[in-house]
Amino acid sequence: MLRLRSLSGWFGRTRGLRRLSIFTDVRFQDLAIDPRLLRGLEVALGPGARLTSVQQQAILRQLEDPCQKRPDLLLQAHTGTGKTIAFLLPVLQRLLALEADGQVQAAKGVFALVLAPTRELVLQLAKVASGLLLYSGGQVRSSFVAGGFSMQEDIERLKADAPHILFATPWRLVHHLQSTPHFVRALGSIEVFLLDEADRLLDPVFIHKVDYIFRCLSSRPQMVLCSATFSEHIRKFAMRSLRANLEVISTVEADAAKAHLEVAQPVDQVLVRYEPQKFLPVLHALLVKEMLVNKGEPKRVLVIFPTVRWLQFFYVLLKHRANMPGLLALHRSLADDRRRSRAFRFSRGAPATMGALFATDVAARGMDFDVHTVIQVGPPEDREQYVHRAGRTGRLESSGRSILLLNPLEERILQELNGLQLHREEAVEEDESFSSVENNIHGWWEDAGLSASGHLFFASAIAYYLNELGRLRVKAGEVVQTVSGLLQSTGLPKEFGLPAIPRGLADRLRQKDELVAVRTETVRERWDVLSALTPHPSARRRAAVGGIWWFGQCQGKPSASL
Ligand SMILES: Nc1ncnc2c1ncn2[C@@H]1O[C@H](COP(=O)(O)OP(=O)(O)OP(=O)(O)O)[C@@H](O)[C@H]1O
Repeated sequence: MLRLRSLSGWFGRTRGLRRLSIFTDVRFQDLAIDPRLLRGLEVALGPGARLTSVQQQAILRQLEDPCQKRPDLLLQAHTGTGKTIAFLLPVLQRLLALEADGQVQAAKGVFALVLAPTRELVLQLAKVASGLLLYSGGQVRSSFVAGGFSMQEDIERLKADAPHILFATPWRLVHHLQSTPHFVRALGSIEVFLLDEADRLLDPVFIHKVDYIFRCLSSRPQMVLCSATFSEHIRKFAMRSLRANLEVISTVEADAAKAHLEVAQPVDQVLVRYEPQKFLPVLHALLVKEMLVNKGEPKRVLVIFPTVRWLQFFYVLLKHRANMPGLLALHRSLADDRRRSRAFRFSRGAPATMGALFATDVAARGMDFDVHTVIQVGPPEDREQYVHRAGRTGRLESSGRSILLLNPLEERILQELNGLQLHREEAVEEDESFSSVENNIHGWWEDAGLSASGHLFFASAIAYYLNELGRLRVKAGEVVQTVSGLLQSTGLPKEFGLPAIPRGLADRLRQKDELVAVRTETVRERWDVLSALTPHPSARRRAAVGGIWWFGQCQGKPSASL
């Protein structure tokens, strides 16, 4: 009873899904847009394409505005509703207008700078821009700098492209600003500074880099902040830091303070609970079911894992031992070219085949995937992360499913995520084909490579839960029990015991104030797992953004720049 009461708050009261059209009646050809840009739009979106509501509000507003000093802009709309074109088109239109007046010259440097948090997103944005500029005759150009290419490759690309609009990840751009001669000068003429996934770029992981870049600009540009989510904290920070005449364009209803309403409307959001010992059968059953929904028509699935090691272990088991077809992995440890090609294989426009992409959060934001179902393994870090992960499906009014997969340990975290309400809970039956999977993967622990991968998964999952101890409010012993269950879901016999955990991790467990020793037998050695009774406050993303010099006044360039 207690359990039911605590869970009931997770399910939205809405019965059925609201389906409101995101499209307006306005067509791109009705706008005063450069014909070259219109042709690019026609190729990208098809002839006679209508604007989505965020595009109508953002594009019309900016096309109408004749003044040179444009106000800062905060743009918020649901995932998959066309924000990219909403913020790119006005910039490209301005550039083409300047070009028509003979004012755009390569020597003047970059006119617009667009930052995005991941290299995949930077490449995706750069591709959209070059598609729209297809008929500009090379007069207005775009380029990018991002990880995955050498610094020298970046420099050569920039020399060849001489871009007016530059897409970049903050880390790589700062690297160039600090080490590539004349790079700061190339950014001297920036008039528009755009942050895609702005709330992510303003969180503690990126804000120092963004701040550094901002201080390298010689004059204050127009700032455009764009995202599907702006937490109250980030919104207040942006309001304080942007110009007083800031314009806010938001198509997210005021009552959508609840995360499930911030996800695109056609997404069916469900919760699946599992016991750790059933993790693999449940994951397998979900994959089989979700890849074959709609009368056997093949569909694509995105599975988001909490850690790379977790992902890799189950990926190798299912793909290479169980020979499950169509699986691909995408994470930061992949070789650069593979990382690029895998993101592309699941993107919109790529040939449709059945399959599942096992990814970490590198795929959670901004990526324009063509997937029907998103499975989130474990709880999101916050409501915003939930919205972005779920938003990889249900794009542009297409239907989709978002499944949150939780074990009992993780359920407690959800209670912290106020307003995260899902449509319903679903039970998952083991798929009958799992017995053959079980046969195929049996004995994986005797394979040296897989055994090493299993060890790494075990340690990484413990470390992951350990970081969340404050939110979980459990003893470290329960963490070890849960992770052992996950491992045993692969058929690992109990008599084999558990892998040893690395010394550093064991030390972290021991560092807790009150310790209880739990003795466990392992394959290779005996080891002690120490469970802590003291909650560990997880402060990572809650760290205050304040105290950063930012966006206010420009007080010269940082000394580290050239
Ligand atoms: N007016 C339109 N008509 C048809 N298709 C469109 C239109 N605008 C955008 N699209 C397509 O919709 C898809 C989603 O657009 P986009 O990636 O810009 O969404 P988004 O709002 O930025 O999502 P996210 O918040 O996840 O980043 C893309 O494939 C894009 O080409």
